[in-house]
Amino acid sequence: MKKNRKGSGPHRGSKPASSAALLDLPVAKNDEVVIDIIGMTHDGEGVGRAEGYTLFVPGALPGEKVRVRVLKTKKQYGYAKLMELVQASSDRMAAPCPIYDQCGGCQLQHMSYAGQLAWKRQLVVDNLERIGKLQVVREDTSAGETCVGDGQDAGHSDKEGILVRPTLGMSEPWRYRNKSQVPIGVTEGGLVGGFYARGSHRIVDMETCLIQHEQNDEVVSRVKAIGRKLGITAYNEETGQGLLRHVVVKIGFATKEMMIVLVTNGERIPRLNEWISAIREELPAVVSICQNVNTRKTNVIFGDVTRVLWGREVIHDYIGEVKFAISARSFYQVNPAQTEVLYGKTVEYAGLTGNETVIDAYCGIGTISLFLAQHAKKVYGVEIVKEAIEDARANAELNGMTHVEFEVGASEDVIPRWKEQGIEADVIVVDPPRKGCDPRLLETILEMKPERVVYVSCNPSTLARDLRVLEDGGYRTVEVTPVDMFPHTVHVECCVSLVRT
Ligand SMILES: C[S@@+](CC[C@H](N)C(=O)[O-])C[C@H]1O[C@@H](n2cnc3c(N)ncnc32)[C@H](O)[C@@H]1O
Repeated sequence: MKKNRKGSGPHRGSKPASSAALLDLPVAKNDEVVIDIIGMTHDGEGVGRAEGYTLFVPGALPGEKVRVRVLKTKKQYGYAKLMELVQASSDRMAAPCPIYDQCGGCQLQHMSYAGQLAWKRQLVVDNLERIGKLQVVREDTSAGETCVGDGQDAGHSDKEGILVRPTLGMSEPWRYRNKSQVPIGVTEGGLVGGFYARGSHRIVDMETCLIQHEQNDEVVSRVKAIGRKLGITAYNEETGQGLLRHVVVKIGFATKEMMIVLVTNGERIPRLNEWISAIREELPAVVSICQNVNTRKTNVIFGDVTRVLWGREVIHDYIGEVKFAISARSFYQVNPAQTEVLYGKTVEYAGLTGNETVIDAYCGIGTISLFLAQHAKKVYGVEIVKEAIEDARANAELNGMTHVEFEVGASEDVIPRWKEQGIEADVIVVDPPRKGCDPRLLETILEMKPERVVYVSCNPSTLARDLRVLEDGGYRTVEVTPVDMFPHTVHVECCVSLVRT
């Protein structure tokens, strides 16, 4: 390690000793050192060591040798800025997005896609081992089966332990999002809309986002232009004045139907008919124009009142064969292509033959429930948000599925009640929020003893914690498949198969 520290030892001249010196750390603020990057945090920051002292280095990749400047030191670790790539990783690439450094929406564009997929798999393995104290099958014992191009260990093994599959990625990992939510602001040039500059609430104008569907970009751009022409004011967070807060655009990938939601700080939209005529004339794919009123001083995008200004109340989309109605406020997965991959895995792990009763806990608008219902005798879904259950019921009807029942409530309250009513499940699927499953739900699963549990997770650390509980209660984690729902970001989704032992 090369250092160019000024001064040494805890006391430097007559100046008061720095906190680093007092703590006897090997580096101090503004020191420049050359370090090896040995890992990456779940936030995508490189991790290196200076004489055993951990430094987090945003932008640095595992395997790289970098010169960094120390920005901040704490007792156990510090933060440093990447100054120079002494030796770059073979996974390093130039981020394709011109605003990547300013935006913060993506964190991994400087890493090859194959590298991202391999890192996401390793992140899952690390969590299973460290937090879940679970044994992961390490070596490939099959006859040379590998996942072409991504360097991930893909093989089968007869050994005891969990098989963690290679991350299922996209063949074209760009332009995958079906929903764009753009904050609107104002500069000297007029109305702008794009993203909040990293670490601030300053809105920077943006013409294109490489992970958005191209038509979403075009619609946002035209709506901003129409707004400028009509003299629409932009909302100002500090003063609470101005009308337009956000433009939200949704597209059904399968149907190409589009919806625009204008989120406004007040009911009245001046020159409304001109707005609608201009949108209809310039953007024929738009079948629904809605207004959502949000007059609160908050970061939350939507307010309580939504109304249709023109056209339909919903757009439609398909995931596989299942049709969904999407309203201005309804939650819908943002990457429909990978959603189909994730749900396909869920159905595979559920091992359905058509005779099973399935419970789908944390069911949202019933997307997984309806997917499973194509292969099951009966599906029960439970979700805490009332509006989501209304959507779920409407979607079941839309698809003519009469063997699916939904209930509003907390999974940890409703499922024990179902158990007392005599409902038995062959398979229980859980897809909880980031904090994982409620302990009472895990307890109920252990009491209900379904043959199989499928755990869909957006957070590998709470997943590992919950798998430990299920393992201790008589289940065996057989296989984990990470699915890349959000390429170029640090998020990783997993589908996990468990069987009763
Ligand atoms: C990760 S989402 C899964 C949604 C759905 N399965 C899907 O694929 O679209 C988690 C869902 O759990 C719901 N939720 C949060 N806490 C809950 C609880 N205690 N009981 C039931 N649902 C809950 C949230 O409202 C959210 O819809």
